[in-house]
Amino acid sequence: MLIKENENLRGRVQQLEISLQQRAEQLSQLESKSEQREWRRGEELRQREDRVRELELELNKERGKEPVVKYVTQTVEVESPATVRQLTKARQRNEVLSERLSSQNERCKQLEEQIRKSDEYSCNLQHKIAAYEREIGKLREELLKEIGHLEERKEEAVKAAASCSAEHFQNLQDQFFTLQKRLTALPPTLRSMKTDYASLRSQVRNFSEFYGAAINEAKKQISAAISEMSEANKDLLEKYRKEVALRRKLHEQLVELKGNIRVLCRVKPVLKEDQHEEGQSVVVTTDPNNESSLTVMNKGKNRSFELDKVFQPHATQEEVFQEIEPLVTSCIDGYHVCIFAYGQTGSGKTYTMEGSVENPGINQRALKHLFSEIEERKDMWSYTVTVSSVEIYNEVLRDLLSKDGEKLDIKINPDGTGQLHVPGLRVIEVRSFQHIKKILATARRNRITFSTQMNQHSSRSHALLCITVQGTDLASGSKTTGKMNLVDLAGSERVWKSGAEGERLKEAQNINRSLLALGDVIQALRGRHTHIPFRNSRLTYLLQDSLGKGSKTVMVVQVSALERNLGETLCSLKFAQRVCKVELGPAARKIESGGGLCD
Ligand SMILES: Nc1ncnc2c1ncn2[C@@H]1O[C@H](COP(=O)(O)OP(=O)(O)OP(=O)(O)O)[C@@H](O)[C@H]1O
Repeated sequence: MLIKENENLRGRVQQLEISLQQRAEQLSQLESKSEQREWRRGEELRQREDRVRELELELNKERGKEPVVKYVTQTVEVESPATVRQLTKARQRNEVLSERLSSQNERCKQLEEQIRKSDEYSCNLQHKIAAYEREIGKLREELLKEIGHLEERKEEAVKAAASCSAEHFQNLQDQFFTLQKRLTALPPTLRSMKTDYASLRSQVRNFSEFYGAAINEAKKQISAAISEMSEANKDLLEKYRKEVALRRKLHEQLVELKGNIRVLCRVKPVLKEDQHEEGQSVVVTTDPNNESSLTVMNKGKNRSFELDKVFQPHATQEEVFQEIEPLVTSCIDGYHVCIFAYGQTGSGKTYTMEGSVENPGINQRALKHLFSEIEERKDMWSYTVTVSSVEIYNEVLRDLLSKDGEKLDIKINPDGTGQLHVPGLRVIEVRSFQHIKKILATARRNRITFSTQMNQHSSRSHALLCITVQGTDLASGSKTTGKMNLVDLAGSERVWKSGAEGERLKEAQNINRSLLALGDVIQALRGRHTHIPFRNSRLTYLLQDSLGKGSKTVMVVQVSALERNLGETLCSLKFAQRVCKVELGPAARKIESGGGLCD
């Protein structure tokens, strides 16, 4: 710090010296200027004095010219006018000269005044120079004092630094000595550590030599045991899978024999848009090794549901259709078939039945399969396929293949067959799969149009696609009539949950009336009642010949895996389990062999 201060002071002294030098230079410049001025003034004064002298001389000369004029004057007075004129001229000239003399005198006075002023000015300058010199002298003294002062402080600082560094040096020396002492003590410890390390290393080497072989042997044994175990596991898993498949097949046969309604369950995958709301934890789990069960976690307890088939959330549209395909074939063979999707709003019913343009659902895949089967059988059978499509909303039936959306009614066919028919319903004969694609698109479009006209009701209406396949055996002439109802039901929410009032309540009650009626029909079928209440709703009435005795029915129950839908999921699964138990009796083929209809 002292050194720094010293440096600062030195800097200041240097600055002062520089400013002193500058001042001295300024002073010398001033001095030389004033000398020049003085010299110029002396010069001017000299010139003027010379001029004054010249003028005085001239004046004296003029004065010295003389009596001739006087004489001439007298002569002129006496003798001639020419002389008088000359005299007047001389007088005039005399006056001019006297004027010039007085002006020269005036000029002389002025010059004398100027000389006096310049003397004063130079005197002032000399005073100023003296004052500057005094100031410089003072500054010089101050500077010398400051320098002396600084020198003193510098010496003091140097002394202090020297004493301090001596102390520091002493400390360092002490530390050095102690370190030296400790260093001399270190080698023995290091030596002992080295010996310890060497002995440990040799122990480790011996250890791996001694026990390496044993460890290798143990490893081999363990890996052999593991591979044996995994082989055994694989065997067991394979056996288990076979067992499950066999059990399923037997179950299916039993279902076929009893005519049970098959219940499939599809768990909707958790989509990105579902993740923004609350209650997004997953409460439904499926078992990849057991395709007929799923577990629901409710209030910390797991509840299992046994169904005919459970699809994993990632199951594809094709995988779902694979389960339905045999029913489509049955329809061509002359059976009455019904496939319906059940579940709460947004659980994926429309996705499963209709699908999207790029990834179609059961409806389109079923019709594609139907036409490819018909193509394969064309040498032995000829078929006529007709379709109709209706929507039931608020217990009102509308034709989805007709633009005007006229209300329709269900009646008993007056032909005496006891069959139902809907007067005014558009029934289209389909010639190819491409044709049916257009028809499906029309139905979808009309459903959207009706929905927009009537307050977005599509998720609160039931949509039915009815396909009739009439076949004629080219050899025997016998005829079959198969029917297939593909139903996308309205959302199965409970009325109280929807919080509906007025029109909405009526609507919700009507949806529920249809679904309740469906439940009652199922209950009655399950209990083998003699009276099945098909007529309690438009839906059950229409499905009468596909849900009744001897029909093949599949229900796809759609569930959401999310916690917020737990209540609805449990309700749907309970309903599905009840449906599982319904026995429609062995399926019956509707075939007409010349004489009449036989089952
Ligand atoms: N398995 C699935 N994979 C991918 N997306 C699905 C799946 N199931 C449903 N979705 C999507 O979830 C949304 C709701 O499905 P969908 O409209 O089929 O439900 P819904 O049960 O018919 O509803 P609503 O009763 O209101 O008609 C749709 O965007 C649909 O594409």
